Amino acid sequence: MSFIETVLQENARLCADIRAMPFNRALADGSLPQAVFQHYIIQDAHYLEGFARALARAAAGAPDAESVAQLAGSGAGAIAVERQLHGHYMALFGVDAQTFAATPPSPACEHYASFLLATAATRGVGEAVAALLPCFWVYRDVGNAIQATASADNPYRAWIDTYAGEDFDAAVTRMCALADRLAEAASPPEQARMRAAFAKSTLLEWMFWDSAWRLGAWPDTAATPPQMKGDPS
Ligand SMILES: Cc1ncc(C[n+]2csc(CCO)c2C)c(N)n1
Repeated sequence: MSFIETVLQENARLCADIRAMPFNRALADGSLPQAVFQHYIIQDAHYLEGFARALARAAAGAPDAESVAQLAGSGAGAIAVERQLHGHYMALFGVDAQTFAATPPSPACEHYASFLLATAATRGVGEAVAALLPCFWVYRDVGNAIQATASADNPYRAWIDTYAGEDFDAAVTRMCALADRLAEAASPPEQARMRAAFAKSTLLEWMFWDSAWRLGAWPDTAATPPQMKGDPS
Protein backbone atom coordinates (compact mmCIF):
# COMPACT_ATOMS: atom_id res chain seq x y z
CA MET A 1 0.00 0.00 0.00
CA SER A 2 1.33 3.50 -0.81
CA PHE A 3 1.94 6.09 1.93
CA ILE A 4 -1.17 8.02 0.89
CA GLU A 5 -3.38 4.92 0.89
CA THR A 6 -2.04 4.00 4.34
CA VAL A 7 -2.59 7.39 5.99
CA LEU A 8 -6.03 7.79 4.43
CA GLN A 9 -7.05 4.45 5.85
CA GLU A 10 -5.54 5.26 9.26
CA ASN A 11 -7.29 8.65 9.39
CA ALA A 12 -10.56 7.80 7.61
CA ARG A 13 -12.67 8.08 10.77
CA LEU A 14 -11.14 11.45 11.71
CA CYS A 15 -11.69 12.78 8.16
CA ALA A 16 -15.35 11.71 8.33
CA ASP A 17 -15.65 13.42 11.74
CA ILE A 18 -14.20 16.62 10.22
CA ARG A 19 -16.74 16.59 7.37
CA ALA A 20 -19.54 16.27 9.95
CA MET A 21 -18.32 19.08 12.25
CA PRO A 22 -20.90 21.79 13.08
CA PHE A 23 -18.73 24.45 11.37
CA ASN A 24 -18.67 22.50 8.10
CA ARG A 25 -22.33 21.53 8.19
CA ALA A 26 -23.23 25.19 8.71
CA LEU A 27 -20.84 26.24 5.93
CA ALA A 28 -22.59 23.78 3.59
CA ASP A 29 -26.14 24.97 4.32
CA GLY A 30 -25.12 28.65 4.45
CA SER A 31 -26.28 29.09 8.06
CA LEU A 32 -22.80 29.69 9.49
CA PRO A 33 -23.05 32.92 11.52
CA GLN A 34 -21.09 35.78 9.97
CA ALA A 35 -19.25 36.38 13.27
CA VAL A 36 -17.98 32.80 13.24
CA PHE A 37 -16.75 33.03 9.64
CA GLN A 38 -15.15 36.41 10.39
CA HIS A 39 -13.27 34.84 13.30
CA TYR A 40 -12.25 31.90 11.10
CA ILE A 41 -10.96 34.12 8.28
CA ILE A 42 -8.79 36.16 10.66
CA GLN A 43 -7.37 32.98 12.20
CA ASP A 44 -6.86 31.45 8.76
CA ALA A 45 -4.89 34.49 7.60
CA HIS A 46 -2.58 34.04 10.60
CA TYR A 47 -2.36 30.30 9.93
CA LEU A 48 -1.53 30.66 6.24
CA GLU A 49 1.44 32.90 6.93
CA GLY A 50 2.90 30.23 9.25
CA PHE A 51 1.99 27.51 6.75
CA ALA A 52 3.81 29.39 3.94
CA ARG A 53 6.90 29.83 6.15
CA ALA A 54 6.89 26.10 6.89
CA LEU A 55 6.58 25.29 3.16
CA ALA A 56 9.50 27.60 2.38
CA ARG A 57 11.57 25.90 5.07
CA ALA A 58 10.64 22.44 3.75
CA ALA A 59 11.47 23.60 0.19
CA ALA A 60 15.06 24.32 1.23
CA GLY A 61 15.52 20.66 2.20
CA ALA A 62 13.73 19.12 -0.78
CA PRO A 63 15.69 16.47 -2.72
CA ASP A 64 15.57 17.94 -6.25
CA ALA A 65 14.88 21.15 -8.18
CA GLU A 66 11.36 20.07 -9.10
CA SER A 67 10.30 19.49 -5.51
CA VAL A 68 12.00 22.73 -4.36
CA ALA A 69 9.91 24.60 -6.95
CA GLN A 70 6.75 22.72 -5.96
CA LEU A 71 7.04 23.45 -2.23
CA ALA A 72 8.20 27.03 -2.64
CA GLY A 73 5.44 27.58 -5.25
CA SER A 74 2.79 26.24 -2.85
CA GLY A 75 4.05 28.67 -0.21
CA ALA A 76 3.64 31.57 -2.61
CA GLY A 77 0.23 30.12 -3.60
CA ALA A 78 -0.90 30.08 0.03
CA ILE A 79 -0.13 33.78 0.41
CA ALA A 80 -1.99 34.50 -2.87
CA VAL A 81 -5.05 32.59 -1.58
CA GLU A 82 -4.87 34.60 1.61
CA ARG A 83 -4.79 37.88 -0.29
CA GLN A 84 -7.66 36.95 -2.64
CA LEU A 85 -10.11 34.88 -0.63
CA HIS A 86 -9.52 36.52 2.71
CA GLY A 87 -9.49 39.98 1.15
CA HIS A 88 -12.87 39.19 -0.44
CA TYR A 89 -14.47 38.06 2.83
CA MET A 90 -12.79 40.64 5.02
CA ALA A 91 -14.19 43.38 2.75
CA LEU A 92 -17.62 41.67 2.56
CA PHE A 93 -17.91 41.23 6.32
CA GLY A 94 -16.21 44.48 7.30
CA VAL A 95 -13.01 43.13 8.86
CA ASP A 96 -10.50 45.98 8.59
CA ALA A 97 -6.71 45.88 8.89
CA GLN A 98 -6.89 47.25 12.44
CA THR A 99 -9.22 44.47 13.61
CA PHE A 100 -6.94 41.91 12.01
CA ALA A 101 -3.82 43.42 13.59
CA ALA A 102 -5.52 43.53 17.00
CA THR A 103 -6.59 39.86 16.89
CA PRO A 104 -3.78 37.46 17.83
CA PRO A 105 -3.62 33.86 16.61
CA SER A 106 -5.82 31.61 18.80
CA PRO A 107 -4.21 28.77 20.77
CA ALA A 108 -5.40 26.22 18.15
CA CYS A 109 -4.07 28.33 15.27
CA GLU A 110 -0.75 29.02 16.93
CA HIS A 111 -0.29 25.38 17.90
CA TYR A 112 -0.93 24.17 14.35
CA ALA A 113 1.31 26.77 12.68
CA SER A 114 4.05 26.22 15.30
CA PHE A 115 3.91 22.45 14.81
CA LEU A 116 4.33 22.87 11.03
CA LEU A 117 7.22 25.29 11.37
CA ALA A 118 8.98 23.22 14.05
CA THR A 119 8.59 20.05 11.95
CA ALA A 120 9.88 21.77 8.80
CA ALA A 121 12.79 23.35 10.69
CA THR A 122 13.96 20.40 12.75
CA ARG A 123 12.88 17.18 10.98
CA GLY A 124 13.56 15.66 7.57
CA VAL A 125 11.71 16.77 4.43
CA GLY A 126 9.59 13.59 4.41
CA GLU A 127 8.19 14.37 7.84
CA ALA A 128 7.73 18.02 6.91
CA VAL A 129 5.73 17.16 3.77
CA ALA A 130 3.66 14.60 5.71
CA ALA A 131 2.83 17.30 8.29
CA LEU A 132 1.91 19.81 5.55
CA LEU A 133 -0.24 17.36 3.57
CA PRO A 134 -3.48 17.32 5.65
CA CYS A 135 -3.84 21.05 4.99
CA PHE A 136 -4.26 20.12 1.32
CA TRP A 137 -6.01 16.80 1.68
CA VAL A 138 -8.56 17.76 4.32
CA TYR A 139 -9.59 20.96 2.51
CA ARG A 140 -10.19 19.13 -0.78
CA ASP A 141 -12.17 16.47 1.07
CA VAL A 142 -14.29 19.06 2.88
CA GLY A 143 -14.59 21.33 -0.19
CA ASN A 144 -15.87 18.47 -2.36
CA ALA A 145 -18.32 17.23 0.30
CA ILE A 146 -19.73 20.73 0.80
CA GLN A 147 -19.99 21.50 -2.92
CA ALA A 148 -22.12 18.40 -3.40
CA THR A 149 -24.85 19.88 -1.17
CA ALA A 150 -24.37 23.68 -1.15
CA SER A 151 -26.87 25.89 -2.96
CA ALA A 152 -25.76 28.42 -5.62
CA ASP A 153 -26.54 31.42 -3.39
CA ASN A 154 -24.58 30.13 -0.41
CA PRO A 155 -22.70 33.18 1.00
CA TYR A 156 -19.58 31.05 1.36
CA ARG A 157 -19.58 30.06 -2.34
CA ALA A 158 -16.19 31.71 -3.07
CA TRP A 159 -14.62 29.61 -0.30
CA ILE A 160 -16.35 26.42 -1.51
CA ASP A 161 -15.37 26.99 -5.15
CA THR A 162 -11.71 27.55 -4.19
CA TYR A 163 -11.33 24.23 -2.43
CA ALA A 164 -13.60 22.18 -4.70
CA GLY A 165 -11.96 23.63 -7.82
CA GLU A 166 -9.69 22.03 -10.44
CA ASP A 167 -6.58 24.13 -9.64
CA PHE A 168 -6.69 23.14 -6.00
CA ASP A 169 -7.36 19.50 -6.93
CA ALA A 170 -4.18 19.47 -9.07
CA ALA A 171 -2.14 20.99 -6.22
CA VAL A 172 -3.39 18.31 -3.78
CA THR A 173 -2.59 15.51 -6.25
CA ARG A 174 0.97 16.89 -6.75
CA MET A 175 1.53 17.11 -2.99
CA CYS A 176 0.28 13.52 -2.50
CA ALA A 177 2.66 12.31 -5.23
CA LEU A 178 5.60 14.08 -3.56
CA ALA A 179 4.71 12.52 -0.17
CA ASP A 180 4.57 9.06 -1.80
CA ARG A 181 7.99 9.58 -3.46
CA LEU A 182 9.57 10.74 -0.19
CA ALA A 183 8.01 7.83 1.75
CA GLU A 184 9.35 5.31 -0.78
CA ALA A 185 12.86 6.63 -0.24
CA ALA A 186 12.48 6.77 3.57
CA SER A 187 13.59 4.18 6.14
CA PRO A 188 10.84 2.32 8.06
CA PRO A 189 11.33 4.48 11.22
CA GLU A 190 11.11 7.62 9.10
CA GLN A 191 7.98 6.29 7.38
CA ALA A 192 6.46 5.76 10.83
CA ARG A 193 7.32 9.36 11.77
CA MET A 194 5.73 10.55 8.51
CA ARG A 195 2.51 8.71 9.38
CA ALA A 196 2.53 10.22 12.88
CA ALA A 197 3.07 13.74 11.46
CA PHE A 198 0.15 13.30 9.05
CA ALA A 199 -2.13 12.10 11.87
CA LYS A 200 -1.09 15.02 14.13
CA SER A 201 -1.82 17.63 11.46
CA THR A 202 -5.18 16.01 10.65
CA LEU A 203 -6.11 16.30 14.31
CA LEU A 204 -4.90 19.91 14.30
CA GLU A 205 -7.22 20.56 11.30
CA TRP A 206 -10.09 19.23 13.46
CA MET A 207 -8.98 21.49 16.34
CA PHE A 208 -8.77 24.53 14.05
CA TRP A 209 -12.43 24.17 13.00
CA ASP A 210 -13.57 23.31 16.48
CA SER A 211 -11.82 26.40 17.80
CA ALA A 212 -13.31 28.63 15.06
CA TRP A 213 -16.83 27.35 15.83
CA ARG A 214 -16.36 28.23 19.52
CA LEU A 215 -14.60 31.56 18.71
CA GLY A 216 -11.56 30.15 20.53
CA ALA A 217 -9.27 32.69 22.18
CA TRP A 218 -6.65 32.97 24.89
CA PRO A 219 -7.92 33.13 28.49
CA ASP A 220 -8.45 36.71 29.60
CA THR A 221 -7.07 36.49 33.12
CA ALA A 222 -7.67 40.21 33.74
CA ALA A 223 -11.41 39.56 33.22
CA THR A 224 -11.53 36.60 35.63
CA PRO A 225 -13.38 37.57 38.85
CA PRO A 226 -10.97 37.48 41.83
CA GLN A 227 -13.02 34.80 43.62
CA MET A 228 -12.45 32.44 40.68
CA LYS A 229 -8.68 32.87 40.74
CA GLY A 230 -6.33 30.70 42.80
CA ASP A 231 -7.04 27.62 44.88
CA PRO A 232 -10.57 26.25 44.28
CA SER A 233 -10.85 24.98 47.91
C1 LIG B 1 -6.38 25.73 8.67
C2 LIG B 1 -6.31 25.57 7.18
N1 LIG B 1 -5.94 24.39 6.66
C3 LIG B 1 -5.88 24.23 5.33
C4 LIG B 1 -6.16 25.26 4.46
C5 LIG B 1 -6.12 25.04 2.96
N2 LIG B 1 -5.07 25.69 2.21
C6 LIG B 1 -4.92 26.99 2.18
S1 LIG B 1 -3.56 27.48 1.24
C7 LIG B 1 -3.20 25.96 0.83
C8 LIG B 1 -2.03 25.61 -0.06
C9 LIG B 1 -2.10 26.05 -1.45
O1 LIG B 1 -2.79 27.17 -1.70
C10 LIG B 1 -4.12 25.10 1.42
C11 LIG B 1 -4.06 23.67 1.18
C12 LIG B 1 -6.56 26.49 5.05
N3 LIG B 1 -6.90 27.55 4.31
N4 LIG B 1 -6.62 26.61 6.40
